Amino acid sequence: MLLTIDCGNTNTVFSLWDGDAILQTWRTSTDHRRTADQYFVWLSTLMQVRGIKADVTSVVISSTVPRVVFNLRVLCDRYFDCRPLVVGKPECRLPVPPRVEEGVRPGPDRLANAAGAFQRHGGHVVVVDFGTATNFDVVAEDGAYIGGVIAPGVNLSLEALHQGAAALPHVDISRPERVIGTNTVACIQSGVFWGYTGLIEGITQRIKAEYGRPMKVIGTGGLAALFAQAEDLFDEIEDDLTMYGLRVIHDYNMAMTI
Ligand SMILES: Nc1ncnc2c1ncn2[C@@H]1O[C@H](COP(=O)(O)OP(=O)(O)O)[C@@H](O)[C@H]1O
Ligand SMILES: CC(C)(COP(=O)(O)O)[C@@H](O)C(=O)NCCC(=O)O
Ligand SMILES: [K+]
Repeated sequence: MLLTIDCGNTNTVFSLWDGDAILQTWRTSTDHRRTADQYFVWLSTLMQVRGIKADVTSVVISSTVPRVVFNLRVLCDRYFDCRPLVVGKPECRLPVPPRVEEGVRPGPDRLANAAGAFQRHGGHVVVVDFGTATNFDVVAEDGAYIGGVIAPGVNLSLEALHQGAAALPHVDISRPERVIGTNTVACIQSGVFWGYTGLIEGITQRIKAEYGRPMKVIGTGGLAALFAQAEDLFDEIEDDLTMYGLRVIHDYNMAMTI
């Protein structure tokens, strides 16, 4: 069985595949101190709950946090008896290499998104990925990641307001009915929700103009669905896009070695 691991700056997500379909997805907070043994106890408990026998034979990892990769490698070696493919490392080949400035190392999550988006949509795509950061990943006609935009994430912005302004509470994001807030919480929710709505609209419009041809806009990450309530921001929402891209990269590497 294939295990795909998407480690972001906030959360680490594990998806277990059965053939072409994701069987289960589990999420834990990202913490570089978590050991291989801790991961395994957690994973095997969740597998047991679902009645899944843990026969993981290959693993592919995307990590935007370099420090966690060490313990994930130990997990693979000790408990799954395999060497993981780590996206961004030289031994992990990509179906199409990114076209960016010399020496730049795009986030592995963005490379996975590009691989997934190309397989599903065939290029000319913008992926809007809501994580710790809000990323826009531009995927060209041939499937190459060619750059994009990194904006502060929604939760990071909310947290920054709370930390930087003595009188502002921590607020959970939601879609406010009105733009003009009549209490502090409503004002903050409006600023962040409608602010990000404008950001997504504005940036995708500018990307399309600069790119110069029609593009598909795909939303992914937990908050994509929330923003889809605002306007017509996305052509599609695909929550599993990063995982799917990891699978594409895994299959490509397997095909190269036989
Ligand atoms: N459905 C959701 N509703 C509210 N907040 C969410 C949801 N999904 C994710 N978040 C929040 O968004 C932030 C980033 O999410 P995540 O996709 O896990 O980031 P990363 O991939 O960078 O680790 C986290 O603070 C998380 O709590
Ligand atoms: C922009 C990111 C921090 C987003 O990571 P995430 O929000 O998923 O944790 C990550 O893709 C990253 O570290 N990128 C490296 C720089 C680049 O992509 O150009
Ligand atoms: K992510």
